[in-house]
Amino acid sequence: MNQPLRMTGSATIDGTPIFSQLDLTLKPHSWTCLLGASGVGKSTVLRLFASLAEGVTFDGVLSDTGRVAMMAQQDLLMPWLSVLDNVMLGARVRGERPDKDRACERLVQVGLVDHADKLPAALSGGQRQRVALARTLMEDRAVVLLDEPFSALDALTRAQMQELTADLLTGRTVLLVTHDPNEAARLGQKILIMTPSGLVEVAAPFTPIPRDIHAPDVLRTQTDLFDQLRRPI
Ligand SMILES: Nc1ncnc2c1ncn2[C@@H]1O[C@H](COP(=O)(O)OP(=O)(O)OP(=O)(O)O)[C@@H](O)[C@H]1O
Repeated sequence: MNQPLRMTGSATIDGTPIFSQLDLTLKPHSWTCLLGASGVGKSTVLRLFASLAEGVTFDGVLSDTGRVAMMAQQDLLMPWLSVLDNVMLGARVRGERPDKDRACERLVQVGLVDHADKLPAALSGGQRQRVALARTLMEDRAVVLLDEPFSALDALTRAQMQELTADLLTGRTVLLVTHDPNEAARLGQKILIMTPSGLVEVAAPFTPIPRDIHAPDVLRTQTDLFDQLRRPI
């Protein structure tokens, strides 16, 4: 996937406008962060890219992303399946033979291979999100869509997950929806705020990701984002 992914157009649900005249381009092999007020349509954008926007009518041009990997705020683990079986869930759902060795490699990457046989209920919230990340990596897709994946985590675990995810998704085209200006400043190579009248770009630092939480360029971008988000629409 070396072409930029583009979404230009308008979306409605049951005739109600969700967004109009949106023009969004995702640079390949790069992280785009999308922020904006609750209800402005960020998750709808993600779902449209994932072809999972049932009930949404889209009028415009939308790049074909192929099959994408997606990770959400809730870990969406199946409580009756072991950690390992959860990582292999995608293959099972598609009726393919799961690759156990590769699933174990993914669990090694997220530091959970010793927990492979446990049920999700026996893990902490941060560990469950790491299983969700292993499942996302198992899909091995060029395009990865992340919908507030770390928002339920404590600050320290969130920072660790940001670093691990940036590391493990190097080279992918990533769209991250987040409400956290610091997260966007640490991870964004392009940072956009979605408003009812379109997208506003906020300059992202040029340094490689994941950036240090306290780096001056991160703190500057975080402040810019706060100011922009607080500006009346
Ligand atoms: N199934 C649905 N039926 C009707 N309206 C919906 C449906 N799903 C979403 N909406 C509406 O679409 C709008 C955009 O929702 P979306 O979840 O994309 O917003 P968001 O920016 O991701 O919000 P948040 O930051 O709170 O997650 C909201 O006004 C929401 O109420």
